[in-house]
Amino acid sequence: MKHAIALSGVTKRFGAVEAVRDVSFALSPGAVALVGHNGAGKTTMMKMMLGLIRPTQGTVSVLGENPAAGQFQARRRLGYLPENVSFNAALTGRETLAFYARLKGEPVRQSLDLLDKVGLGAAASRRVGTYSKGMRQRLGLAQALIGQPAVLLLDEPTTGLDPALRLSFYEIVRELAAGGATVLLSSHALSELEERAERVIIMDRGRMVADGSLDELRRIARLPVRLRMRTADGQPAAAGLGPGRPAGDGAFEYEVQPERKMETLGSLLCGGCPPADLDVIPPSLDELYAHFLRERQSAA
Ligand SMILES: Nc1ncnc2c1ncn2[C@@H]1O[C@H](COP(=O)(O)OP(=O)(O)OP(=O)(O)O)[C@@H](O)[C@H]1O
Repeated sequence: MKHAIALSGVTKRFGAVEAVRDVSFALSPGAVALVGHNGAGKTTMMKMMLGLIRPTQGTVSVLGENPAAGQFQARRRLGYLPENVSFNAALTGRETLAFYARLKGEPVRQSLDLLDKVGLGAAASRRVGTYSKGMRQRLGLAQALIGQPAVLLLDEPTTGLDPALRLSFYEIVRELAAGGATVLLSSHALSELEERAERVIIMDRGRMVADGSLDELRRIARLPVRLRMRTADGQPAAAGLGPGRPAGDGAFEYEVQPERKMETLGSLLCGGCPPADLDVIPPSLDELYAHFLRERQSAA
């Protein structure tokens, strides 16, 4: 199957700045997170996928076409939510969306349904100048969804959204990905991406330092698993687990190497004094991210 997006040996320089260095990956339908510090090259990669800028070296392909070529037909099947959305403050939400639908050559009436989808139905007749930041962000998302795009590029999409809106945003992403769209979302909000992105690409100063599902990244990183336990007598337990760290509420936390997890759990649960409560906490995306960045820095 042809990949929806493919980058091969892509480098992008702006004068002396190497914003992206020799990056290669291919994306199929599903939700993929692109994470990295400020200036890691995330927006630059999206702009190359959109054909707004050309790679200095390497090739970019989107829906089988070169976005930088003059005749980029796939453009119409692409949705983009830029990092900083800005709209004409004098237009209403409805007028704004109708404007973008016409630009894209899509039926206006169908596109207006998207205002309900992002929860802006009741505010459709209000001028965008009166919208809150979260409402403008949702209007941006509705704009990106016009024409049921096969590829969606969302740059920091949840900035400015409150927790409830973030949830509904990820629900929309899940639906789109399940419907066969390829959704690439860049974000700094690692904890909210956990279990939501099927794949994570970690960038550091223009280079790709990790690429895989959360489970794959955990396997590669081999970071310890945390066992948070409470014993019946409230004492730190379990011989062979080390001293443990108080974790609040009478619980203690122990770190265990992933390959020893099952054996340790077995002896804890089947031993003479099983814990009263036990949580197994795998390394978070935050921890994996810090690990891969550290590894790259020590290799540099
Ligand atoms: N048009 C440009 N001219 C010069 N340098 C640029 C240009 N666009 C981006 N850069 C530089 O390229 C690097 C990568 O920038 P980019 O915006 O892609 O990072 P990012 O990962 O999206 O960062 P953020 O999380 O802050 O949005 C930065 O050092 C940036 O200053």
